[in-house]
Amino acid sequence: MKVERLSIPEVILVTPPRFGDNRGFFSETYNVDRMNDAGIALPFVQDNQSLSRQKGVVRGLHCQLAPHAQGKLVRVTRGAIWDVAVDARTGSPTYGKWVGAELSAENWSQLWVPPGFLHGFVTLEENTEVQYKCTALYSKVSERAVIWNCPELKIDWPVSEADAVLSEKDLVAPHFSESKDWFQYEK
Ligand SMILES: Cc1cn([C@H]2C[C@H](O)[C@@H](COP(=O)(O)OP(=O)(O)O[C@H]3O[C@H](C)C(=O)[C@H](O)[C@H]3O)O2)c(=O)[nH]c1=O
Repeated sequence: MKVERLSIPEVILVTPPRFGDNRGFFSETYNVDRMNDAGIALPFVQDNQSLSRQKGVVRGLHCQLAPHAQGKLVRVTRGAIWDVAVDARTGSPTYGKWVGAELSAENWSQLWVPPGFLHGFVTLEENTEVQYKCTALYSKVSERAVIWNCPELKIDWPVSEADAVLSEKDLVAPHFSESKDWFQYEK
């Protein structure tokens, strides 16, 4: 399995092997030993799947506060997204920094977004299906959001504000500075 630590080293891009033949392909999309070896070692307790029918759908930037903070292992089984992780851990050397990666059914890559990070994506194709494993169960009361195009983060989204499709909730999310005490960095 290909493993790449991004410019924020806790965020890891992995690409499991895909074995093709005349019928199609087979892939072990999750293997606990391979993921542990890659540094993705927290246990997963919930699988999520979302379908976004349009190109330009932005979901995020979201997280859950402790003790329900979620690590997420994100992959795309149809279409493509540009996936973003933002370091929200106060005291982190990369606090307020973001990394992005294209995940698609084509490239078969998965992004590990650790607890303490905000997560969001924009779809690059219509009818994009995203599946992701979470290390903590959904806790609505613990959910927090930051506005996707926050001027404090300057995320280089590949979609214009005019073309972005968001939920009502995401349209009114606060700026990143609101997240100051949400997470603490632990060396
Ligand atoms: C996240 C979640 C949502 N829901 C229900 C709550 C709503 O009735 C409905 C849609 O939820 P929401 O609009 O928050 O879905 P997204 O905008 O895709 O949220 C996700 O977007 C970004 C990319 C994330 O990383 C998070 O996993 C998550 O916040 O599903 C559940 O029942 N369980 C869940 O775990």
